[in-house]
Amino acid sequence: MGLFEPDTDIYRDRDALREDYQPTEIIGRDDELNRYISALQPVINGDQPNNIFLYGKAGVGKSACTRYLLDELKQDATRHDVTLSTIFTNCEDLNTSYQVSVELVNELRPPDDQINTTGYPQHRVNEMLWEELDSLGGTVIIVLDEVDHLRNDSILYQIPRARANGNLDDAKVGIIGISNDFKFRDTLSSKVQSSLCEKELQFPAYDAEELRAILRQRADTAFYDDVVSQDVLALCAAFGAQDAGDARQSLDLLMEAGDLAAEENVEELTEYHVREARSRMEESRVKDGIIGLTDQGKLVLYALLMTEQAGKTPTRARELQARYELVCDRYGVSPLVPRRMRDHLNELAMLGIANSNERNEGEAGGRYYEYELATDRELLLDALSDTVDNVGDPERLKQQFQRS
Ligand SMILES: Nc1ncnc2c1ncn2[C@@H]1O[C@H](COP(=O)(O)OP(=O)(O)OP(=O)(O)O)[C@@H](O)[C@H]1O
Repeated sequence: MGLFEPDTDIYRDRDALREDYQPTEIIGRDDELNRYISALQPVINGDQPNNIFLYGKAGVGKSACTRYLLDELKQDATRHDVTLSTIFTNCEDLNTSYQVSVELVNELRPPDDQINTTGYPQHRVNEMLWEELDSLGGTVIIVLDEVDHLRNDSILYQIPRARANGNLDDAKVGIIGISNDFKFRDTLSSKVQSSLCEKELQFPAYDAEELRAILRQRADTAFYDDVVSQDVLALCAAFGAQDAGDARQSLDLLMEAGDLAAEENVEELTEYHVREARSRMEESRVKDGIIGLTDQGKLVLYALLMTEQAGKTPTRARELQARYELVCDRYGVSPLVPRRMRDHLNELAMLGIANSNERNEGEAGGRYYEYELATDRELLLDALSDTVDNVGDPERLKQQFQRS
């Protein structure tokens, strides 16, 4: 027997739990799909497509629904003799309009006719883009996923206005911009807002019932019959709804629980596997978050840990500042000014390591934020000790924490 042997006692098709698996049916998004279908309707009538801005938190089905509807639209377009092409581009690594134009030109060109990613003036790359789009002709829908990564947004009004500006004769182009940062909309110039956000669609977070239905659909494909009970799915869904209503996170939890059950060679997933998987995932999320922090971020976290240990949380940033300065002093590091220290606190909140809650004490007290840890203290301390190298000896750090 080899070191590796196929073991498929519980999984029929584990890949069905991966995020890149495209479900054949979308669950619990009827209202959103109906609004999306209306926004895409002009395509099937042969008219200029709407530009659509789609937003909602991570894992709420924005990409899955977009891919699903564009597949359906393509099939219906063929039936109605509408020429439709779609381009799906992720802007995660594209920061400028220039990079987006180059990426689109290369998407549209054959592999042996690609252009360099640098060296052209913007207007030349745009001309190439109009040429490619016009030679494709018909209706073209360009999906820009994670569009909030763009720091320079001119392409977001140049494409929608290309026909009106006489740059395109044959192609009718529409953009679908997808973002999980709604504030991004307010950072756009008013020109871009009015062209890109012609139709706006918001996707809310999933509740536990919707997550359970999504998990059931995937579990039926991923696992053999009777491996995953309704109770196990309900627990995964409850955790998912409690966290962020994110379907991806819930699917990851189910896969981790499935892997644990597979490791144990058991034939059924239990609630124990789900709870154990959750704590493993939480541990690695915290570790990854801490590894990515700067030294100052670690010192701010350390100050918050000490404040929590002293029973003084939730705390305001200005109350934390004194303890943070003491920590800096201990490690011979210059403290940041309060505003910068607060930025680090907010980063901890963004990573889910801390909670920040808005308080409003009316006219007299005004509006302010209070912070507390969102993660188990021991777990944080271990992760901090493992990763803190520049702010001192981990053992010393632990001892100091326990003394304080
Ligand atoms: N309504 C749904 N029905 C079936 N599967 C879904 C549904 N919503 C989300 N999923 C699945 O959950 C996972 C995450 O969804 P998706 O990638 O569409 O989220 P997103 O909102 O685009 O997130 P992000 O902004 O992080 O890219 C995918 O595997 C997707 O297939």
